[in-house]
Amino acid sequence: MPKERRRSLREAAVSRASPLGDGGGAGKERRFSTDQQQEEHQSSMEEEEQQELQRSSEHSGPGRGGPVPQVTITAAAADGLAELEENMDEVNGPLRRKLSNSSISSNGSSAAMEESEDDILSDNETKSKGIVTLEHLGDSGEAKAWWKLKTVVHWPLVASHRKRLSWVQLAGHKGSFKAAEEGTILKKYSENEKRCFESLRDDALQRFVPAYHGVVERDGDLFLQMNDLLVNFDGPNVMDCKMGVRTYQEEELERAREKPKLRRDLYNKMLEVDSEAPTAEEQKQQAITKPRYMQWRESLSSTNTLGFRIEGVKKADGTCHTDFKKTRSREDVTQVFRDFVSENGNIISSYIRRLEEIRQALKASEFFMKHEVIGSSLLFIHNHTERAEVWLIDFGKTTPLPDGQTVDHWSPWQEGNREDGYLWGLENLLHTLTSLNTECSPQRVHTQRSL
Ligand SMILES: Nc1ncnc2c1ncn2[C@@H]1O[C@H](COP(=O)(O)OP(=O)(O)OP(=O)(O)O)[C@@H](O)[C@H]1O
Ligand SMILES: O=P(O)(O)O[C@@H]1[C@H](O)[C@H](O)[C@@H](OP(=O)(O)O)[C@H](OP(=O)(O)O)[C@H]1O
Repeated sequence: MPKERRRSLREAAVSRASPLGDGGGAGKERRFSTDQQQEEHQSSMEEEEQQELQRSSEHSGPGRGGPVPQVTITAAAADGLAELEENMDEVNGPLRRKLSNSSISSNGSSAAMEESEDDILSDNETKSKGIVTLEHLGDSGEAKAWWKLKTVVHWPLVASHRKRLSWVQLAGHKGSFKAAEEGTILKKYSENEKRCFESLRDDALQRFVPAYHGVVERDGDLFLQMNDLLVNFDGPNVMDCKMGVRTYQEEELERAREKPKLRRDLYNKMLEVDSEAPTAEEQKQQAITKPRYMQWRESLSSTNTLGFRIEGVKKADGTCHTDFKKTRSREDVTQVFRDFVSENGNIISSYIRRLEEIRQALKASEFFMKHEVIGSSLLFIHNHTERAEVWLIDFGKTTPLPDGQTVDHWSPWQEGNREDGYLWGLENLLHTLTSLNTECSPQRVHTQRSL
């Protein structure tokens, strides 16, 4: 990648950075003027956590109790450090994996892989932080050929469709999405996600996932084409909730155990949030493994305690927050939802109805029963007309279970059982919204009276 392009990516990343730092609570930074205030806050947090644990036991499921399998790197394994530089393929992880999986150009060479090799940016530059500009690939003005590899629909690009699309990407890696024909988007190809979309075609869940239009190739890269869920919304408010008590696959844990890879970028991300978090050993290594980072992220956020976590929120007023790493307690999560729906009871009721339909479909879904669902999100979208929808997205880390094995998505996870706590998280999400609805119902009465 040319230096100028790299520099402009960096500048773009800086200008897009969220206005809030990685603070505590509901995406806000908490500051204390005295140690006493901090201690008082700490003890009230501890009380809150205690209450939270009690409440969680009402909806007991995975996430609590049992020991979390660890990947520990000792000084003896410090060979890994020597591997650190070699392991830059892990630094930009999935983006590069997806490219290397897929992006074989028609002449057989791996052009995109070569591009990605040169595309080692710091983490902040690879993560999407909200409003992005989606560009059409090969947007040179000359109509190059588009072709479907699977679903044979030929849609030549017309000029009006080539315009850049201002779009919302609340999670994932920058550059994963491209604009496509009206009403659709392209996501970087992953074999796994493609298989999921194909299996979902005849499944009870199909009407809750973006319509899938097959694989397309553009300029030597492969993409999955799907409906843009924002297209029917004028001024959408969008929230991404990552579901489940676990955000890494069992397979990733095994791989990390067999061949631990140390990552300095994840160590630095950890430091940014909590300088006390790395152990003495990790401080010496200045690096940590990915499972260690992911487990730490899960325990810091509501993933372990509630079975879901908020990844990002974009509101119609243009504000966009992706700094919810420490949003953990039910109160903090509720506060983010309260603000997201502007305390509108009608919108909350619509979300609850849709989530109940999703719960029913999940329970009926053969796909769901036979897959470990990791890192998948529920995307909440509403606007001023009170239109409100929830969709299942991101199946990049959703994997089929061995023949004959099933999961209930509720039982506690123990390594080997592949449970992910998705349904338990959904129950907690519904519980959160239902309490908020009770609180916001006066507004609903008020709204109805004033109509
Ligand atoms: N079909 C869609 N319509 C509208 N927005 C979408 C759609 N799919 C994804 N998004 C947006 O893009 C973001 C990232 O999506 P997704 O999680 O699929 O990407 P990813 O690169 O696989 O993420 P990760 O690296 O976390 O697995 C979502 O938070 C959402 O804002
Ligand atoms: O949210 P954070 O704190 O920025 O951390 C990232 C997040 O957990 C992503 O889910 C993960 O990608 P995958 O889910 O695709 O593994 C990514 O791994 P990566 O750095 O290897 O891309 C992490 O860095």
